[in-house]
Amino acid sequence: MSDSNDLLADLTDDQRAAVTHGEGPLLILAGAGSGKTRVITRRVAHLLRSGVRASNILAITFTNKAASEMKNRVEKLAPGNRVWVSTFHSLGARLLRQYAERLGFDRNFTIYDVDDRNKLVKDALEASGMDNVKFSPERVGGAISKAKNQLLTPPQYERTATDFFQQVVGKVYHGYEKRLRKANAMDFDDLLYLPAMALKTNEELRAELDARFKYVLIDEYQDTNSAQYQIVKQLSLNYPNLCVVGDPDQSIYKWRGSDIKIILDFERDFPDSRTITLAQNYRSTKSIIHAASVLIDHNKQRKKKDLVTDNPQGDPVRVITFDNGLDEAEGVVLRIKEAVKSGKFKYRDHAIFMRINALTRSLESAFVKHGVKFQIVKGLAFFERKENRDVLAYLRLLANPQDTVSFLRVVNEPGRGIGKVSLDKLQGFAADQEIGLLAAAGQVAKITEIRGKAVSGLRDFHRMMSDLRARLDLPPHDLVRLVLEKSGYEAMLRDSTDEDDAERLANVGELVTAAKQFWDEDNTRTITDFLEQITLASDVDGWDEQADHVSVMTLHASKGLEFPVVYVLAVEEGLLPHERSMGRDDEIEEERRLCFVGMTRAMKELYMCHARMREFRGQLNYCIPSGFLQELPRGGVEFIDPSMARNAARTAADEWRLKASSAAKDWADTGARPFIPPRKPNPELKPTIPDAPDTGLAVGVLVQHEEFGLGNVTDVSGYGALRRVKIRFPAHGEKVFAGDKIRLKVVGRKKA
Ligand SMILES: Nc1ncnc2c1ncn2[C@@H]1O[C@H](COP(=O)(O)OP(=O)(O)OP(=O)(O)O)[C@@H](O)[C@H]1O
Ligand SMILES: [Mg+2]
Repeated sequence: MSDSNDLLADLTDDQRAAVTHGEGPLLILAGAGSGKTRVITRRVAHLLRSGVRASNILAITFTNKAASEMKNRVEKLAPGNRVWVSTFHSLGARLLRQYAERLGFDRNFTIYDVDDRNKLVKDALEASGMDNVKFSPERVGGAISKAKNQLLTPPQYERTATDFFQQVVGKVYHGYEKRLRKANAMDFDDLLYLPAMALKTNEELRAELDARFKYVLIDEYQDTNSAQYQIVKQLSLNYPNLCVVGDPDQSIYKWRGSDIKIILDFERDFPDSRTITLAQNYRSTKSIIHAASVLIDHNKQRKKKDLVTDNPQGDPVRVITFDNGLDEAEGVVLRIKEAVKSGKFKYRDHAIFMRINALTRSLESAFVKHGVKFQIVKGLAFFERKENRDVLAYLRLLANPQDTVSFLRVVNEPGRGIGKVSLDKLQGFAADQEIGLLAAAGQVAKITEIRGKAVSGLRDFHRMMSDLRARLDLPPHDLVRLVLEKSGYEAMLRDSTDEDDAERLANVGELVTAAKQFWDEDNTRTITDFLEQITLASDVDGWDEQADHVSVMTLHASKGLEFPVVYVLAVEEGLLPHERSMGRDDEIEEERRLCFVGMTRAMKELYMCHARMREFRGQLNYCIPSGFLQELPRGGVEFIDPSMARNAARTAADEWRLKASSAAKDWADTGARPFIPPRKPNPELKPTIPDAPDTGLAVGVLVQHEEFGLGNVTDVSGYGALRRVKIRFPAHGEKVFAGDKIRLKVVGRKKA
């Protein structure tokens, strides 16, 4: 291949400057679709072609899927090089295994997911005598996770604890860590926390890894958390050839500890750094870029940055109003079907995004009804099924006999006559002897308090696991098959008369297939690799973009992707922005960024949908269009209301619209800018509807409160002075009112 022409020819000057930048820190601060990911990929290839050894390069992406894509691209541009491309978590796991001995860990550690974590936290909570009803394991586990992300050790955390909850967390954190280490397990946060700590305290290792990874490149840097930042920093002291790319407007993972300040402080952190900005968007039409730019400009805590494109103007962005959630699902699916029928697009050109996964149900029915192929991109639900988790627990226990959580999960599954009392005794014995539960099972004869069937049960379980452990070097799928057979799990399902068990049997069979595929891709990989891939998979990793399906995913999962046609559903107050963010400016700004991320995925057509009513959590509620819709520019955005066009008989929603219309000017009727209730109550916009008689308040009724604005009645109970009315306000959450004192106006009612 001559020169670097194929690498650089189709880049802009700025992109080329970034790709060919020599040594020293480089920050690429650029808007959506401006070629950031492309630049990182090309830069890796360029480094390789300039003679940098593959082993000296480390590239970090946000998902495993993005990592494997980048690997493939690099392989095409600079064949024969095995560059480390991975997520931060996979990097952490790999480092911990590779340097396990030096760090004092056993390399066969199990990675615990949030479920496993909560089990151990619960155990630690109970052992510390803390009330585990008041402080749920989830909440305490979440606090521990946050502490680890901030690199706080248990003693440090305890020292800084200011309230009772934090004091409890501090105590439990100690016990939890002890249990984790005893089980030879790492939780997700450990995969960042432990390498970050090791790099901070072990200078020899730090210098070695710094020299090993002379060039570090990071995509989506705006969503880095402090533990990740520490890792990056420590790897870039002697060889500060660090290249990070990101867009502060796309920082959407604050809830997982990401800190937007890290990218904003880059220039201060690395004083000799060079900054390159890319302003040209190559992905979307002018209409889409304009709409998204105007929206994000409403964020106050933001460095202003312009995004331009030479792409055509394109269709206007369309805001579609549906009567209810079912209409929305139906309407979107039919539009997609039509677009495919007309030959304009393929199914796979379409993506549907939503704020939360729970909204996919009505879509699924619409897809099935109209025979449209679709793919819901969400966690690897398959591996979450009980039967698969059971089989995986056997495998985890085989790979790591110390694994307490897995032992307890499978020791009596299928039943081996081992009850809770026997297990308590076993745990006591294991603690006294300072050995793992599986090892303790092997010495059951010594535990005199365990009697009867449990003795042989534990002994046989231990023997079976020992036999299986001798076969650990089998290819993963053969091992899964053997586990199914020897454990009796397969026989249990096969012999069952329960119809569900037939499906479970098929599922564990699929697990064998999954392991086989995994091994076929790369036959040097072991069962530990297989387990790790499953545990570290993110939503989008299971997504098959080759298939001709409509892709359905959350806005969070859509990050970094692009599609010719994008539908964003349920752009409504309470959903986008999400109700949890209401009333807090920085949270609303994060929701706006999330909306911005969704919009900027679209290449040619963008539809923002909302419904007047939506069934959610089993209740039909009136929905308020998102304030974000109001923030879209007037020009280049088209408002569509199919039900108006149909001029159908008045539905309950129309009735509501009419009633509220003196204040809420109907947008479709007047063709004017839509009325969207302001987030802060505006006295001028109060509906002029007579005071509601007490009896008017029923579940589902839409009301206007003087202070809290529009809300839905969610519960009514009692009479007279005892009357209580519960109302959910998008901006203020759920509130309870004493019946005779409510200053409310009924503005709409659910159809009887
Ligand atoms: N110089 C260029 N000429 C033509 N197409 C380009 C150029 N640079 C990038 N593209 C294309 O523009 C699209 C967006 O690029 P890319 O995904 O790298 O952007 P990004 O900045 O990483 O976006 P995001 O912020 O969404 O992550 C891709 O389809 C890419 O192939
Ligand atoms: Mg990108």
